Amino acid sequence: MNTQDTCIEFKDVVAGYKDFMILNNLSFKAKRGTITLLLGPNGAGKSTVLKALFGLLKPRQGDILLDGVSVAGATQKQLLAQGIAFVPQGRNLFGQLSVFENLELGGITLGMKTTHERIPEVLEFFPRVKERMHSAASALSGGEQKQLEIGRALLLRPKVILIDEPSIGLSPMVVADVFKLLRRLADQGTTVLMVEQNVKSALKISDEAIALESGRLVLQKPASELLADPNIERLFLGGAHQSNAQASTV
Ligand SMILES: Nc1ncnc2c1ncn2[C@@H]1O[C@H](COP(=O)(O)OP(=O)(O)OP(=O)(O)O)[C@@H](O)[C@H]1O
Repeated sequence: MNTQDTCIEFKDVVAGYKDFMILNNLSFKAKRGTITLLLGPNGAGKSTVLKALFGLLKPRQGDILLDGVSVAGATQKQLLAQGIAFVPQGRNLFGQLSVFENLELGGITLGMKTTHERIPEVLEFFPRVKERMHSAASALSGGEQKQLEIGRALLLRPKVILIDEPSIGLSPMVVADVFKLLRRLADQGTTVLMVEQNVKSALKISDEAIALESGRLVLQKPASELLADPNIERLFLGGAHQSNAQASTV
C-alpha cells in the first residue's frame, strides 16, 4: 500500500478499560476514500477500535496515525478539528430539540455562521429529514434519526467517519439508503470505518474487511473476496469464526 494513500493506521495498539486490555497489539491500515468493515464476534473489540480512534480511550502502547500524524492521546475537540467524526451505536440525538437545533449543536465547534451555511448542504442528502426541520428529533422515525445523526457528523465535512452499527433498529430499505450514502461519501474521498453486524449487505458496499478476535487482527482482505468466500456464513454468521478465520490470516 502506498503510504500516501493511507488515511488511518493502527500500529501495535494496546488499549483497554482500567487494567483489562481489549486491543492487543492491533495493527492495520485503512486507505483514504474507502470503507473498511470491522468484523468479529461479540466483545472482540470492534467498537473499542472506533473509540480509541475518537480519543475515548488512550492507547497504553503503540500509536494511532491520521494521515501519517499521531493522534493517540488527542482530545475529542482536537480530533473533531482534524476531521474525525463519530456516529456511535444507538440513538444519540437531543430528542426534545428540533432537527435544526440538533444540527446547530453538531456544528458547535464551527461557530454559528459556518454551521448555518452548511446545514442546507447537509440536508440535501436527506430530503425526508429536511421536510421536518422544525419537528422534534424524537418525532422522526428511527431511520430518519440515524440519517440526522449522520448529517450532524457531515456538518464537519469530516475526512473520516467512524460509524458503529448504523443498521440497528432500521428497516432493510432504510439500511440500504444509509449504506448507499456511506458509499457515496467514500467515493467523494471520505474514509469510513464501520462496525456492522449486517455482514453481507455491509460487505457489498465496503472495500476492505478486517476481522478481530480478542482484540487481535485475524483477517484483512478485500470485501469482494470475502463476500465470494463460500465459508462466509460459517466464518461470520455462525460463530465458528476463530479457527477458520485464522486459516486465512493476512
Ligand atoms: N466502558 C467499558 N468499561 C469496561 N469494559 C468495557 C467498556 N466498554 C466495553 N468493554 C468491554 O470491552 C470488550 C470489547 O468491547 P467492544 O464493545 O469493543 O466489542 P465489540 O467487538 O464491538 O462487541 P459487540 O459486537 O458485542 O458490540 C467487551 O468485553 C466489553 O465488555
